[in-house]
Amino acid sequence: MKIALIAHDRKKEEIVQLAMAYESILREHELYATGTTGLRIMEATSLQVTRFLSGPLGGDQQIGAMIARNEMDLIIFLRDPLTAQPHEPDIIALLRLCDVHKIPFATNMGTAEVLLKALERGELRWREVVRKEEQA
Ligand SMILES: O=C(CO)COP(=O)(O)O
Repeated sequence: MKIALIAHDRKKEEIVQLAMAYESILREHELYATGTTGLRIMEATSLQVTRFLSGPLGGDQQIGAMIARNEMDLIIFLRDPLTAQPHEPDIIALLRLCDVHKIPFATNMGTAEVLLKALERGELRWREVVRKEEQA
């Protein structure tokens, strides 16, 4: 499964804590992240993460391009709901594409944990089926 990890600045510490707590589960998957988030996760864990550009420079759109091609299976995006972001349109576009392609999307720690536990139990395998069918 391909998983994207993204966090706004005031949520970076939380995503690092999440990656550390669920490192053994995440290790089994292909991980992607926006630039700074990916760096912080790799510094704190031994996870390998493919990093895109930083969010404000287009990283959300790069992940969005994978979603549009139906190449991404799960997104954890710890958004900061209290700070205006210069690239708000990119963030909305990412959310919209996830809804278009029915991609599981967590925007806070509570949902992120539910999704990671479902992933561990193999309950998200339907994504692999959908992806293979669409690529056939
Ligand atoms: O801004 C972001 C997502 O919208 C995150 O980007 P960084 O991981 O590069 O900080």
